[in-house]
Amino acid sequence: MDRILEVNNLTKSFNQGKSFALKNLNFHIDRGHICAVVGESGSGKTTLIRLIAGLENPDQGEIILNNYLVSSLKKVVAPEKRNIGMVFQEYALFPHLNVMDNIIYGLTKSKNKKERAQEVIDLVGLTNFEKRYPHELSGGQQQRVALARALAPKPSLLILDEPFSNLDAMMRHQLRNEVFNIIKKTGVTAIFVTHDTQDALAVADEILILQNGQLVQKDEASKLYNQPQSIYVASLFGNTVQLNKGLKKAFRCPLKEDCCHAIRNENITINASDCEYVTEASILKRTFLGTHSQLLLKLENGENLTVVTNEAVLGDTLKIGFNSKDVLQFDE
Ligand SMILES: Nc1ncnc2c1ncn2[C@@H]1O[C@H](COP(=O)(O)OP(=O)(O)OP(=O)(O)O)[C@@H](O)[C@H]1O
Repeated sequence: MDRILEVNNLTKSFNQGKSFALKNLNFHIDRGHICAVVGESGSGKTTLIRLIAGLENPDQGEIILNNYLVSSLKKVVAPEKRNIGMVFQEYALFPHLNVMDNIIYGLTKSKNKKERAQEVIDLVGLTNFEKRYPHELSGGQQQRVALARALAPKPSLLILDEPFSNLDAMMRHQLRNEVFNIIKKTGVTAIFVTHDTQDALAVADEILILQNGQLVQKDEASKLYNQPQSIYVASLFGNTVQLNKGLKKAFRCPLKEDCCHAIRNENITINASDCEYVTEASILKRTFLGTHSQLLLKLENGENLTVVTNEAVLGDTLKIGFNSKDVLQFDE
């Protein structure tokens, strides 16, 4: 498959090399793929996309876009010459231009600007909104204009930086699905930064995980979720309990001491009787969370454990357990 983006040995530091934002990154994205970039705050997500966009220059390494070297120590192609479309969290529309003119503005080279602008307006479902100004649109509609503007010049790569974080939960999921359906329809290759790992699991062909400026795993969503390579990766995708010595003892599970083991909260069964590993627990505290409750438990051997459950829990004691097939194992 042909590669749209190739990143080799990419390194970036700030403060005269004192703090590393990215260390020796290597990865590629195939044509037509959607890649999500996920990682805790400060892991280097923004720095990575700023380097790809050409808004920062690397200390080391190279970026190849559509088989063309755009960034290295010797060569730097200006951001506007990289043929990249950008969609930001805060839409970045011109307030004094209507929808049509906001989109035409980005079409510097095109001959049939109006026709192309109309094409992308129709594509994002904003037909008849051409004459509206940004302040006359909802947040979701503004984000669709931003997407249309980014797609209009037919970019080689689309970068989306936290595109839905300004929207409320209901709107987010609806717009997320709409936006990524449009992206898939156009076949454009996309890389997007998100804090919401559900977004990444739902729409990305592959997910790239950053930790302290290093790439720690890049895989398709289901592999990443089912076979995380570290507790850090597992924890990004949901509540995960590390099975320390005390917990292993409480559940009487014969897991090797020299490996790190963990269990996802959703694989811990409340009121368990037929699990392989079971222990009695008393409830120290219940916190009501709407659809779920959080329980702080004291296990038989005195260990504390916090679990989240949507099951009705009656009484002050219960049996909890899990099965060996659900245990995650890491070498760290
Ligand atoms: N211009 C800068 N000057 C100095 N340090 C910077 C600069 N930009 C980023 N950094 C540092 O580089 C590291 C990576 O930052 P970056 O913004 O890329 O992380 P991030 O994963 O996008 O974080 P967040 O999710 O909070 O936006 C951080 O330690 C940050 O403090």
